[in-house]
Amino acid sequence: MHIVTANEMYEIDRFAIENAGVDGTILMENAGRAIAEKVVSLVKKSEEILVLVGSGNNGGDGFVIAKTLLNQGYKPTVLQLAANEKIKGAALYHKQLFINYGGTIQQLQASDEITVFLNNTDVVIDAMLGIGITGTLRPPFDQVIKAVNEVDKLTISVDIPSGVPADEGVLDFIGIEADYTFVIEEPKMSVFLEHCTAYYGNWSVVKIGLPHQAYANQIKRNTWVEQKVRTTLPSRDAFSHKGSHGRGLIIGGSRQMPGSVAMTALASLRAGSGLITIATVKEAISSIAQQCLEATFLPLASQEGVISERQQIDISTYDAIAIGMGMGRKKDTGLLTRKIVAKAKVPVLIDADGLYHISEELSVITNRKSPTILTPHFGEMAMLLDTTIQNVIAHPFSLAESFSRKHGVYLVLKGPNTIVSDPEGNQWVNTTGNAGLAKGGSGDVLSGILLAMIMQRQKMTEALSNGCFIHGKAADNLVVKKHSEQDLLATDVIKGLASVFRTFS
Ligand SMILES: NC(=O)C1=CN([C@@H]2O[C@H](COP(=O)(O)OP(=O)(O)OC[C@H]3O[C@@H](n4cnc5c(N)ncnc54)[C@H](OP(=O)(O)O)[C@@H]3O)[C@@H](O)[C@H]2O)[C@@H](O)CC1
Ligand SMILES: Nc1ncnc2c1ncn2[C@@H]1O[C@H](COP(=O)(O)OP(=O)(O)O)[C@@H](O)[C@H]1O
Ligand SMILES: [K+]
Repeated sequence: MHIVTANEMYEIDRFAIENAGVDGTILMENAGRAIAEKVVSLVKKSEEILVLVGSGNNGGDGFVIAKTLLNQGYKPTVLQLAANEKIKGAALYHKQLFINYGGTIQQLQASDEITVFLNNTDVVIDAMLGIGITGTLRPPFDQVIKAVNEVDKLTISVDIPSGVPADEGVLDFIGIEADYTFVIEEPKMSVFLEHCTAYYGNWSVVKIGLPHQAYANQIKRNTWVEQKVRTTLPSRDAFSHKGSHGRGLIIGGSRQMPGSVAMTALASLRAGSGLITIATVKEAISSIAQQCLEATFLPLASQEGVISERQQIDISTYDAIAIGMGMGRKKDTGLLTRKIVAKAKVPVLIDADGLYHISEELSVITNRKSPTILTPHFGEMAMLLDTTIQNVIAHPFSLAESFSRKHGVYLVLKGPNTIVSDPEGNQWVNTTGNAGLAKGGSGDVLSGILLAMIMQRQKMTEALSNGCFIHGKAADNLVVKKHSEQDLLATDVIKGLASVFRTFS
């Protein structure tokens, strides 16, 4: 699936109508019918349905839904929230059809009347506002949306929960808290914005027959779904040896934080790495070795329990490096980190404290010739950009895209909807994972999986997207069967990788 902004959606629509000759009223018919079919699967004929329609094409979809339901023996009440003269074009055409089919339309005279309508219904179909919303909500939409949210009725939104912006950048809004949203043609950006996702409830896409050529190559944002993993994840060659699957080096850990590199190493081995070496402070090795028998070690000199600057590390024999987890933020460790990142001629993944050290001198990554992968969560992204977390929450797509382009790096912006960006500005949003991953160590496990993926035969962007998918899928499988979102630990996710890889082999 592509992920679109409102403008991109309008552009696709324009192409369909002007270049492909599709009639706008047909697109509206297709949208309304497809959503009506979904409504039929959720609502019984005996239930009262209230269709709230606005003045634009979202309202037009509402008239088609009402007409289709009426035709199938439902008795929808249509409540128009705008003046008659506001309804034009395709929406007016479908309003008239609904009337011709025997439907009646009521008009909201005063905002507080909405409570009476809501009290008399079981289901609300929200066709008030779609991607055409601009500025703050005007009456009566503000009061109506609040009233709908206050009552406990099954609420089904058309395209977007009314009031929720389609795009990035708006943090403050009043929006319908939908139970279901049927998104027309392609998910809008806000489906994946963490301050908007919850408003959508259970969302899915309905196709309305727009010509694929209108946008196949133009939209640079996509979702990463199971089908993509199936077609891109390399299988293990029967004649391979450990060297074929990559020698990975993990640099990090400290006396206080030995667990992180252990988890990264274990996850990387479970995700298919051929050989893993952990470079960490001497004093942490014995505890890590007990947890990770398959790894080898490169003991590093330490100072006050953290990796010190004064040492040479031979990084020449590895296929990829992951650096940063559990290494702490001491200045000396930072100096060494930047030296290694600058020197390495293989892909380098930088995570956690490594991101802090890199943020002190971003030219180190910009100047690299081999691929660089950064895996910040939103707080670390704000640090890299020297901005606020609120700003990252408001603009994750555009900030990630411009950072990747500017520094020529691959970026894995971690969160409930992790975004992978490449240096050309292409983006993929992961579709797996749950709140059980919101726990210390989850990021270390992801880094290990990504390190393994980078060393297998796949494109870098596919390696990263597959890694994020597999990490989230392991957590999803675990909360269905063995665990809950509360008790899930990062180490459980490492063990859970088996269930995911088995389904893809
Ligand atoms: N994608 C596709 O191909 C297809 C898309 N389709 C559908 O079209 C939808 C987009 O339709 P759209 O462009 O008419 O905009 P829409 O969301 O109905 O809102 C516009 C109205 O809202 C009003 N309004 C605006 N801001 C407001 C505010 N703050 N507070 C209050 N009111 C506000 C504004 O009123 P005005 O400013 O004129 O007073 C205007 O009349 C899309 O989401 C999908 O459902 C399908 O029909 C089939 C094909
Ligand atoms: N609510 C959530 N839903 C889905 N995935 C999540 C959620 N919270 C965190 N994650 C995932 O868990 C990982 C957390 O990484 P990070 O914040 O670096 O953790 P840590 O530093 O504690 O290891 C990321 O892959 C992120 O995408
Ligand atoms: K809507």
